[in-house]
Amino acid sequence: MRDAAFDMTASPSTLPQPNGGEPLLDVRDLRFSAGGEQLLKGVDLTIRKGSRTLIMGPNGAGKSLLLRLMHGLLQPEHGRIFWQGAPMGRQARLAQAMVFQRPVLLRRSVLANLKFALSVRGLSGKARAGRIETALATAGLSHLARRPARVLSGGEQQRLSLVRALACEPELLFLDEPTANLDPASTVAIENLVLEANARGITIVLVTHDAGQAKRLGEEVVFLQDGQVAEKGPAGEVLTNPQSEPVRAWRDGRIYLGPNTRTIRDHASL
Ligand SMILES: Nc1ncnc2c1ncn2[C@@H]1O[C@H](COP(=O)(O)OP(=O)(O)OP(=O)(O)O)[C@@H](O)[C@H]1O
Repeated sequence: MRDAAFDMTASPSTLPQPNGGEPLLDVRDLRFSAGGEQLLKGVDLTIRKGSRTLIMGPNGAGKSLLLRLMHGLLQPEHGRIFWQGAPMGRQARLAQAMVFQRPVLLRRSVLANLKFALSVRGLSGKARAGRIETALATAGLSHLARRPARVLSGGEQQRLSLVRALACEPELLFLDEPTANLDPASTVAIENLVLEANARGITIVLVTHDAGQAKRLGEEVVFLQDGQVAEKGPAGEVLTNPQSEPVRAWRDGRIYLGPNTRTIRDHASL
């Protein structure tokens, strides 16, 4: 591993701070099994305050699972998650928000979706109205405020999901393949909203398969392979000069089938 911040022997409070940022979320030896299969096999990582971390890796590597565990939607079988050095609790979860690949919207209007999310967080009256107005304007959805959310286009629904999450003013935003089903224009719109949110200090953890997106948005990259971290470090290094075989194979467009298996291109060149 490249990064001394991932030293497992250190406790969160004594961890070195990569690039000077404070650790916001620390994951230590996280494991998760289901149906007798170990799906996460001891993941360690540190998310720094204000950073943008991209989680990458092939289908079934455990990316979404890791996100759901970090957001407290699932309980780990083993391992710890620390929020600002203390075990994760309710307050930490309230300081986080998540956007899923398929927008999860209520069968109500755009406006009602925003109202509901903010009411759950205890906001009402002027404060709520102000945030809703900002969210609608930011997403370019002011003219659609009274439309049922579920009849919006895919791109509009995802923009609504994102500004709804941002209206809650989270410290950390998880995004699970937020642009997987979107066209280039909608993808750019989402990426710009993510970058603007990050510029305002919101920490970003985003799962993607898109190499271009990783280059556009990535600051740190964590590459998962078969429930383990194959490699992690600054995006510029991991994406262009990977040290591990799974990431090298991904960069070169080869199919990595495991440590003891020749790749398809290896076979072709024999
Ligand atoms: N709650 C769960 N219970 C049982 N198995 C699960 C659960 N969540 C995920 N899995 C399994 O864990 C493995 C990893 O799933 P996950 O969704 O994290 O993969 P992924 O890396 O996000 O893949 P993709 O890129 O295809 O979305 C899969 O085999 C999946 O079926």
